[in-house]
Amino acid sequence: MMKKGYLLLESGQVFPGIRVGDSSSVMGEIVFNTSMTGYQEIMTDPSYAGQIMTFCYPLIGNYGINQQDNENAKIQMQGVLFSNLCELPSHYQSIKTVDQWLKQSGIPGLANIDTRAVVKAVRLSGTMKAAISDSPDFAQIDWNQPLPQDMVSQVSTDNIKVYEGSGPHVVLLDYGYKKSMLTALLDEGCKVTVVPYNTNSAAVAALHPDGVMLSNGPGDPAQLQDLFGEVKKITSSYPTLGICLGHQLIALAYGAKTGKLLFGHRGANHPVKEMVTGKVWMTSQNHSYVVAKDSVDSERFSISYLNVNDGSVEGLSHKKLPIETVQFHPEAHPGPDDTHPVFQRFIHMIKQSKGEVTHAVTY
Ligand SMILES: NC(=O)CC[C@H](N)C(=O)O
Repeated sequence: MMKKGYLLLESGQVFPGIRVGDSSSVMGEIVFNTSMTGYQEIMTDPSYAGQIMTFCYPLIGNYGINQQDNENAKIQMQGVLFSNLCELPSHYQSIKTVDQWLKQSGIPGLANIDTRAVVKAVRLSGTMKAAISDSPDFAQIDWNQPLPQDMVSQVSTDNIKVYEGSGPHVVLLDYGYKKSMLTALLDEGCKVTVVPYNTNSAAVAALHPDGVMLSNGPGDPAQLQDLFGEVKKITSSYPTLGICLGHQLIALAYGAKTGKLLFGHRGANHPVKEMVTGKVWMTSQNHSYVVAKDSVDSERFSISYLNVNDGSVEGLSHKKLPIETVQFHPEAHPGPDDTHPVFQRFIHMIKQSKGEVTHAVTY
Protein backbone atom coordinates (compact mmCIF):
# COMPACT_ATOMS: atom_id res chain seq x y z
CA MET A 1 0.00 0.00 0.00
CA MET A 2 1.21 3.50 -0.75
CA LYS A 3 2.28 5.40 2.34
CA LYS A 4 1.74 9.13 2.65
CA GLY A 5 4.67 11.43 3.37
CA TYR A 6 5.28 15.15 3.52
CA LEU A 7 7.78 17.77 2.43
CA LEU A 8 8.01 20.62 4.91
CA LEU A 9 9.79 23.85 4.05
CA GLU A 10 11.35 26.18 6.60
CA SER A 11 9.26 28.97 5.04
CA GLY A 12 6.14 27.22 6.38
CA GLN A 13 4.73 25.37 3.38
CA VAL A 14 3.82 21.68 3.55
CA PHE A 15 3.48 19.49 0.45
CA PRO A 16 1.83 16.05 0.57
CA GLY A 17 3.31 13.15 -1.37
CA ILE A 18 3.85 9.40 -1.43
CA ARG A 19 6.82 7.85 0.36
CA VAL A 20 9.43 6.24 -1.92
CA GLY A 21 12.88 4.89 -1.10
CA ASP A 22 14.01 4.61 2.49
CA SER A 23 11.46 5.25 5.26
CA SER A 24 13.70 7.58 7.31
CA SER A 25 12.97 11.25 8.02
CA VAL A 26 15.66 13.74 7.02
CA MET A 27 16.45 17.43 6.93
CA GLY A 28 18.51 19.06 4.17
CA GLU A 29 18.85 22.16 2.04
CA ILE A 30 16.21 22.16 -0.68
CA VAL A 31 17.38 22.73 -4.27
CA PHE A 32 15.99 21.98 -7.74
CA ASN A 33 17.43 20.76 -11.02
CA THR A 34 15.85 21.62 -14.38
CA SER A 35 17.54 18.90 -16.51
CA MET A 36 15.19 16.85 -18.66
CA THR A 37 17.52 13.84 -18.74
CA GLY A 38 20.22 12.19 -16.65
CA TYR A 39 18.48 11.51 -13.34
CA GLN A 40 20.95 8.73 -12.42
CA GLU A 41 23.96 11.01 -12.98
CA ILE A 42 22.30 13.84 -11.03
CA MET A 43 21.44 11.59 -8.09
CA THR A 44 25.05 10.35 -7.85
CA ASP A 45 26.73 13.77 -8.17
CA PRO A 46 28.52 14.16 -4.79
CA SER A 47 28.05 17.95 -4.89
CA TYR A 48 24.45 17.32 -3.74
CA ALA A 49 25.62 15.97 -0.34
CA GLY A 50 23.47 17.49 2.40
CA GLN A 51 20.72 18.56 0.00
CA ILE A 52 17.15 17.48 -0.81
CA MET A 53 16.88 17.69 -4.58
CA THR A 54 13.70 18.39 -6.55
CA PHE A 55 13.42 17.12 -10.13
CA CYS A 56 11.63 19.78 -12.19
CA TYR A 57 11.15 17.36 -15.07
CA PRO A 58 7.85 15.62 -14.26
CA LEU A 59 8.61 12.07 -15.46
CA ILE A 60 11.55 10.37 -13.76
CA GLY A 61 12.62 6.72 -13.76
CA ASN A 62 11.28 5.67 -17.18
CA TYR A 63 14.54 4.04 -18.29
CA GLY A 64 15.40 2.62 -14.85
CA ILE A 65 18.84 2.48 -13.24
CA ASN A 66 21.79 0.95 -15.11
CA GLN A 67 25.34 -0.12 -14.29
CA GLN A 68 27.05 2.57 -16.38
CA ASP A 69 25.76 5.99 -15.41
CA ASN A 70 26.77 6.46 -11.76
CA GLU A 71 28.97 9.50 -11.18
CA ASN A 72 29.91 8.18 -7.73
CA ALA A 73 29.51 4.79 -6.03
CA LYS A 74 26.80 6.22 -3.77
CA ILE A 75 23.84 8.58 -3.78
CA GLN A 76 25.15 11.42 -1.60
CA MET A 77 21.99 13.58 -1.41
CA GLN A 78 19.86 13.65 1.74
CA GLY A 79 16.59 13.08 -0.08
CA VAL A 80 14.90 13.43 -3.45
CA LEU A 81 11.55 14.74 -4.70
CA PHE A 82 9.66 13.64 -7.79
CA SER A 83 6.44 14.52 -9.49
CA ASN A 84 5.66 11.30 -11.38
CA LEU A 85 8.06 8.43 -10.54
CA CYS A 86 7.90 5.51 -12.98
CA GLU A 87 7.37 2.10 -11.34
CA LEU A 88 7.83 0.00 -14.49
CA PRO A 89 10.93 1.17 -16.36
CA SER A 90 11.75 -0.07 -19.82
CA HIS A 91 15.34 -0.12 -21.08
CA TYR A 92 17.66 -2.99 -22.05
CA GLN A 93 20.33 -1.81 -19.59
CA SER A 94 17.95 -1.26 -16.66
CA ILE A 95 18.66 -3.42 -13.61
CA LYS A 96 16.30 -1.80 -11.07
CA THR A 97 13.75 0.90 -10.48
CA VAL A 98 14.60 4.27 -8.89
CA ASP A 99 12.48 3.29 -5.86
CA GLN A 100 14.40 0.01 -5.38
CA TRP A 101 17.72 1.85 -5.75
CA LEU A 102 16.73 4.49 -3.16
CA LYS A 103 15.64 1.76 -0.73
CA GLN A 104 18.93 -0.15 -1.16
CA SER A 105 20.86 3.10 -0.71
CA GLY A 106 18.99 4.18 2.43
CA ILE A 107 17.88 7.46 0.83
CA PRO A 108 14.32 8.71 1.40
CA GLY A 109 12.20 10.34 -1.28
CA LEU A 110 8.71 11.57 -2.03
CA ALA A 111 6.74 11.09 -5.26
CA ASN A 112 3.50 12.78 -6.40
CA ILE A 113 4.88 16.07 -5.07
CA ASP A 114 3.64 19.27 -6.71
CA THR A 115 7.20 20.01 -7.82
CA ARG A 116 6.16 23.14 -9.76
CA ALA A 117 4.82 24.70 -6.55
CA VAL A 118 7.95 23.60 -4.63
CA VAL A 119 10.21 25.23 -7.23
CA LYS A 120 8.15 28.45 -7.13
CA ALA A 121 8.55 28.52 -3.32
CA VAL A 122 12.32 28.00 -3.58
CA ARG A 123 12.65 30.65 -6.30
CA LEU A 124 10.84 33.10 -4.02
CA SER A 125 12.49 32.34 -0.65
CA GLY A 126 15.77 30.86 -1.88
CA THR A 127 17.39 27.58 -0.90
CA MET A 128 16.37 26.83 2.69
CA LYS A 129 16.00 24.03 5.18
CA ALA A 130 13.46 21.35 4.27
CA ALA A 131 12.38 18.06 5.81
CA ILE A 132 10.96 14.78 4.53
CA SER A 133 8.66 13.39 7.21
CA ASP A 134 5.72 11.02 7.84
CA SER A 135 3.87 13.87 9.52
CA PRO A 136 2.65 17.23 8.16
CA ASP A 137 3.12 18.78 11.62
CA PHE A 138 5.48 21.74 11.18
CA ALA A 139 6.13 22.01 14.94
CA GLN A 140 7.56 18.45 15.23
CA ILE A 141 10.66 19.50 13.23
CA ASP A 142 13.60 21.05 15.09
CA TRP A 143 14.27 23.83 12.59
CA ASN A 144 17.30 25.00 14.59
CA GLN A 145 19.06 21.72 13.88
CA PRO A 146 22.18 22.58 11.83
CA LEU A 147 22.44 21.22 8.29
CA PRO A 148 25.17 18.66 7.60
CA GLN A 149 28.63 20.31 7.57
CA ASP A 150 32.11 19.30 6.46
CA MET A 151 30.77 17.20 3.62
CA VAL A 152 33.91 17.34 1.46
CA SER A 153 35.81 15.13 3.94
CA GLN A 154 32.94 12.63 3.77
CA VAL A 155 32.73 12.36 0.00
CA SER A 156 36.47 12.56 -0.83
CA THR A 157 38.56 9.41 -1.28
CA ASP A 158 40.69 8.10 1.62
CA ASN A 159 43.40 6.61 -0.56
CA ILE A 160 45.35 7.45 -3.66
CA LYS A 161 44.16 5.79 -6.87
CA VAL A 162 46.18 5.65 -10.08
CA TYR A 163 44.64 5.33 -13.57
CA GLU A 164 47.29 4.60 -16.19
CA GLY A 165 47.63 6.52 -19.44
CA SER A 166 50.41 7.40 -21.87
CA GLY A 167 49.85 11.17 -21.87
CA PRO A 168 50.46 13.88 -19.25
CA HIS A 169 50.19 12.94 -15.59
CA VAL A 170 47.35 14.82 -13.88
CA VAL A 171 46.83 14.80 -10.12
CA LEU A 172 43.10 15.13 -9.44
CA LEU A 173 42.33 16.67 -6.04
CA ASP A 174 39.10 14.96 -5.02
CA TYR A 175 36.58 17.18 -3.22
CA GLY A 176 33.82 14.79 -4.39
CA TYR A 177 34.68 14.38 -8.07
CA LYS A 178 32.25 13.19 -10.71
CA LYS A 179 33.46 10.08 -12.57
CA SER A 180 33.00 11.88 -15.90
CA MET A 181 35.81 14.31 -15.01
CA LEU A 182 38.18 11.37 -14.64
CA THR A 183 36.83 9.81 -17.85
CA ALA A 184 37.30 13.09 -19.76
CA LEU A 185 41.00 13.16 -18.76
CA LEU A 186 41.51 9.44 -19.49
CA ASP A 187 39.82 9.85 -22.90
CA GLU A 188 42.44 12.50 -23.68
CA GLY A 189 45.16 9.93 -22.86
CA CYS A 190 46.18 11.31 -19.45
CA LYS A 191 47.53 9.28 -16.57
CA VAL A 192 45.42 10.36 -13.58
CA THR A 193 46.21 10.06 -9.87
CA VAL A 194 43.19 10.78 -7.66
CA VAL A 195 44.21 12.07 -4.24
CA PRO A 196 42.31 13.03 -1.05
CA TYR A 197 41.04 16.63 -0.82
CA ASN A 198 43.54 17.60 1.92
CA THR A 199 46.69 16.37 0.14
CA ASN A 200 49.32 19.06 0.71
CA SER A 201 51.73 20.59 -1.79
CA ALA A 202 54.69 18.42 -0.71
CA ALA A 203 52.65 15.23 -1.20
CA VAL A 204 51.44 16.48 -4.60
CA ALA A 205 55.06 17.28 -5.60
CA ALA A 206 56.14 13.77 -4.59
CA LEU A 207 53.80 12.40 -7.28
CA HIS A 208 55.61 14.46 -9.98
CA PRO A 209 52.49 15.67 -11.80
CA ASP A 210 52.52 17.50 -15.12
CA GLY A 211 49.29 19.24 -14.14
CA VAL A 212 46.68 19.34 -11.39
CA MET A 213 42.90 19.40 -11.48
CA LEU A 214 40.65 20.53 -8.62
CA SER A 215 37.23 18.86 -8.73
CA ASN A 216 33.66 19.79 -7.94
CA GLY A 217 32.34 19.20 -4.42
CA PRO A 218 29.56 19.90 -1.90
CA GLY A 219 28.99 22.78 0.49
CA ASP A 220 30.21 26.33 1.02
CA PRO A 221 33.73 26.84 -0.40
CA ALA A 222 34.45 29.67 2.09
CA GLN A 223 34.28 27.12 4.93
CA LEU A 224 37.31 25.33 3.49
CA GLN A 225 39.72 28.15 4.42
CA ASP A 226 42.18 25.69 5.98
CA LEU A 227 42.91 24.50 2.43
CA PHE A 228 43.49 27.90 0.78
CA GLY A 229 47.23 28.15 1.56
CA GLU A 230 48.05 24.74 0.07
CA VAL A 231 45.69 25.31 -2.88
CA LYS A 232 47.64 28.47 -3.71
CA LYS A 233 51.00 26.68 -3.43
CA ILE A 234 49.85 23.73 -5.57
CA THR A 235 48.16 25.80 -8.26
CA SER A 236 51.08 28.22 -8.59
CA SER A 237 53.44 25.28 -9.22
CA TYR A 238 51.61 23.32 -11.97
CA PRO A 239 49.28 23.96 -14.92
CA THR A 240 45.86 23.86 -13.25
CA LEU A 241 42.23 23.31 -14.14
CA GLY A 242 39.58 24.02 -11.47
CA ILE A 243 35.97 22.95 -11.95
CA CYS A 244 33.03 24.29 -9.90
CA LEU A 245 34.12 23.96 -6.23
CA GLY A 246 37.71 23.74 -7.57
CA HIS A 247 37.18 27.05 -9.40
CA GLN A 248 35.74 28.65 -6.25
CA LEU A 249 38.64 27.40 -4.08
CA ILE A 250 41.25 28.77 -6.46
CA ALA A 251 39.49 32.17 -6.52
CA LEU A 252 39.35 32.21 -2.70
CA ALA A 253 42.99 31.10 -2.40
CA TYR A 254 44.04 34.11 -4.51
CA GLY A 255 42.02 36.55 -2.40
CA ALA A 256 38.63 36.75 -4.18
CA LYS A 257 35.34 36.34 -2.30
CA THR A 258 32.40 34.01 -2.88
CA GLY A 259 28.70 34.68 -2.32
CA LYS A 260 25.54 32.59 -2.47
CA LEU A 261 22.93 32.77 -5.22
CA LEU A 262 19.27 32.85 -4.14
CA PHE A 263 18.48 29.41 -5.61
CA GLY A 264 21.58 28.48 -7.58
CA HIS A 265 22.10 27.11 -11.09
CA ARG A 266 21.22 23.44 -11.51
CA GLY A 267 20.39 22.14 -14.94
CA ALA A 268 21.72 21.23 -18.36
CA ASN A 269 21.05 24.35 -20.41
CA HIS A 270 22.76 27.26 -18.66
CA PRO A 271 24.20 29.61 -21.31
CA VAL A 272 27.68 30.99 -20.68
CA LYS A 273 29.60 33.49 -22.80
CA GLU A 274 33.23 32.73 -23.59
CA MET A 275 34.85 36.16 -23.42
CA VAL A 276 37.75 35.48 -25.86
CA THR A 277 35.50 34.40 -28.73
CA GLY A 278 32.15 35.94 -27.79
CA LYS A 279 30.61 32.49 -28.35
CA VAL A 280 27.80 31.29 -26.12
CA TRP A 281 27.95 27.68 -24.92
CA MET A 282 25.20 25.60 -23.35
CA THR A 283 26.53 24.14 -20.12
CA SER A 284 25.64 21.71 -17.39
CA GLN A 285 25.64 23.32 -13.93
CA ASN A 286 25.16 22.49 -10.26
CA HIS A 287 26.10 25.20 -7.80
CA SER A 288 24.81 27.68 -5.21
CA TYR A 289 27.96 29.71 -4.63
CA VAL A 290 29.63 32.10 -7.08
CA VAL A 291 32.83 34.10 -7.20
CA ALA A 292 31.98 37.77 -6.55
CA LYS A 293 32.90 39.65 -9.73
CA ASP A 294 34.17 42.80 -8.00
CA SER A 295 36.44 40.77 -5.71
CA VAL A 296 38.50 39.28 -8.57
CA ASP A 297 42.00 40.81 -8.70
CA SER A 298 42.06 42.09 -12.29
CA GLU A 299 45.86 42.46 -12.21
CA ARG A 300 46.13 38.71 -11.85
CA PHE A 301 42.97 37.20 -13.38
CA SER A 302 40.72 37.85 -16.31
CA ILE A 303 37.12 36.67 -16.28
CA SER A 304 37.03 34.07 -19.02
CA TYR A 305 33.30 33.20 -18.99
CA LEU A 306 30.15 35.00 -17.84
CA ASN A 307 26.67 33.62 -17.26
CA VAL A 308 24.33 34.99 -19.93
CA ASN A 309 21.24 34.98 -17.69
CA ASP A 310 22.53 36.72 -14.57
CA GLY A 311 26.02 37.99 -15.50
CA SER A 312 27.72 35.92 -12.77
CA VAL A 313 31.35 34.77 -13.06
CA GLU A 314 31.64 31.43 -14.92
CA GLY A 315 35.41 31.15 -15.28
CA LEU A 316 38.79 32.70 -14.54
CA SER A 317 42.06 32.72 -16.40
CA HIS A 318 45.33 33.68 -14.71
CA LYS A 319 47.18 36.34 -16.67
CA LYS A 320 50.69 34.95 -16.05
CA LEU A 321 50.38 31.41 -14.68
CA PRO A 322 48.77 28.46 -16.52
CA ILE A 323 45.61 28.40 -14.37
CA GLU A 324 42.13 28.06 -15.89
CA THR A 325 38.92 27.65 -13.92
CA VAL A 326 35.27 27.08 -14.82
CA GLN A 327 32.15 27.29 -12.69
CA PHE A 328 30.19 25.09 -15.13
CA HIS A 329 30.69 21.37 -15.80
CA PRO A 330 32.63 20.69 -19.05
CA GLU A 331 32.42 16.93 -18.30
CA ALA A 332 28.61 17.14 -18.80
CA HIS A 333 26.83 13.94 -17.63
CA PRO A 334 24.15 14.94 -17.73
CA GLY A 335 23.94 17.70 -20.28
CA PRO A 336 25.77 18.94 -23.35
CA ASP A 337 29.48 18.23 -23.75
CA ASP A 338 30.01 21.29 -26.01
CA THR A 339 32.61 22.63 -23.54
CA HIS A 340 34.74 19.44 -23.54
CA PRO A 341 37.52 21.51 -25.24
CA VAL A 342 38.15 22.99 -21.75
CA PHE A 343 39.94 19.68 -20.99
CA GLN A 344 41.82 19.74 -24.31
CA ARG A 345 43.03 23.29 -23.65
CA PHE A 346 44.17 22.22 -20.16
CA ILE A 347 46.26 19.46 -21.73
CA HIS A 348 47.59 21.90 -24.31
CA MET A 349 48.62 24.20 -21.43
CA ILE A 350 50.48 21.27 -19.80
CA LYS A 351 52.27 20.45 -23.07
CA GLN A 352 53.19 24.13 -23.51
CA SER A 353 54.72 24.25 -20.04
CA LYS A 354 56.79 21.14 -20.86
CA GLY A 355 57.90 22.70 -24.15
CA GLU A 356 56.19 19.94 -26.15
CA VAL A 357 54.10 22.45 -28.10
CA THR A 358 54.91 26.05 -28.88
CA HIS A 359 51.79 27.30 -30.67
CA ALA A 360 49.11 29.19 -28.73
CA VAL A 361 45.94 27.46 -27.64
CA THR A 362 43.20 27.53 -30.30
CA TYR A 363 39.54 28.22 -29.56
N1 LIG B 1 29.24 21.31 -8.25
C1 LIG B 1 30.01 21.95 -7.37
O1 LIG B 1 31.22 21.78 -7.29
C2 LIG B 1 29.30 22.85 -6.38
C3 LIG B 1 30.19 23.79 -5.63
C4 LIG B 1 29.55 24.37 -4.39
N2 LIG B 1 29.22 23.32 -3.47
C5 LIG B 1 28.33 25.19 -4.75
O2 LIG B 1 27.21 24.77 -4.49
O3 LIG B 1 28.47 26.24 -5.31
